[in-house]
Amino acid sequence: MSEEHEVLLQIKQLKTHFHLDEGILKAVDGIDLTIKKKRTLGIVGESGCGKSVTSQAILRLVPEFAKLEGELLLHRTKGNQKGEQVDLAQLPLRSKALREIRGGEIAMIFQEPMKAFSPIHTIGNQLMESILLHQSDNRKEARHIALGTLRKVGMSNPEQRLNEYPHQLSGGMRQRAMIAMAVSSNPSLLIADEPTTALDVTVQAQVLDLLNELKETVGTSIVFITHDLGVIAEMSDEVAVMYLGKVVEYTDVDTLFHGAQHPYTEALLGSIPSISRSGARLDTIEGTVPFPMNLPSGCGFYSRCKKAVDGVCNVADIPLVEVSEGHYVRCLLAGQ
Ligand SMILES: Nc1ncnc2c1ncn2[C@@H]1O[C@H](COP(=O)(O)OP(=O)(O)OP(=O)(O)O)[C@@H](O)[C@H]1O
Repeated sequence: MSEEHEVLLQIKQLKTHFHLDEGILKAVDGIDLTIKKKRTLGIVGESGCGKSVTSQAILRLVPEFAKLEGELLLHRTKGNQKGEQVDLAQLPLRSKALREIRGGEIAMIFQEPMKAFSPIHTIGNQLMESILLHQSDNRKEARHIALGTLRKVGMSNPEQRLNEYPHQLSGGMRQRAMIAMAVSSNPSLLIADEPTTALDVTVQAQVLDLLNELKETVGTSIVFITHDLGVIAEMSDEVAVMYLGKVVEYTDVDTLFHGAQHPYTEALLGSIPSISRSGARLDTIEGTVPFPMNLPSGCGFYSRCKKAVDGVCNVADIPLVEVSEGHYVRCLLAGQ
């Protein structure tokens, strides 16, 4: 395996179940994913399928009442622990190791940048605080790194931005400031959860370009979470399609767009507007994702699947099967 395709994070049988009064809500229900160095893994699926809980589970940010199981094997790339492997799922929640990894080796950006900032401190102070925590103990050097990072993310007037408060920035600039904060520690993994959904199309394209550029120049791996297959096409090397807390199809981006085999993926692809098909009918997926609690046995997509066969698909849980090298599908009718 070449260095750039080495494994950075191996997710094995990850589960996150919320034990509620009404029953067990299986938000993430046994997923296996491999995040490779300098690659982008896209995670796609409709609202409620478990994308965000997956990303929160990686950083152990799910509420304490949630039951987390499985392995999150991180190959450490920094500091004294470089080269070692740690299971994030086993780290105590308040451990120093977990604190170092969060925001240091693994950083996160999300849809609403205001959540990442305190409204009462300047962008510069917040950026420097993060740099002082993870990278340097010299304030002058931290300021220098902060400025360099703002330049790297394409922030206009970076000197001036250091002294501004989050509410003084436009949506796009705030998103850049959050990315600057996330990448200021040179993380080996950046988790981006719908980071461009709230932005207008032009700014969205700029932010996506920026993330792709950071992947190339800094060598960061990215987990990109979105419900938008157009964004997946632009960003991903590998793609996992999630449905009801499970991965239903997992493959490289070309195979996903040209050789998808799961009826759910096919339905998602059928719902993308395309210029070449303009005028053609856009298929939407009928029905909604069932609530992930007290589900019947069998395929989770059964109730909405056009190909479903009674007595076949609704009998037992369906395994994820490798249908060709590196292409995994959770459907008994795959390929038919
Ligand atoms: N703190 C929580 N307590 C109870 N249930 C939760 C909690 N967080 C998420 N869930 C449930 O877990 C399931 C998966 O949610 P998740 O946010 O991961 O979906 P998603 O695919 O990211 O959707 P969206 O695109 O809308 O963010 C949903 O049914 C959601 O209601």
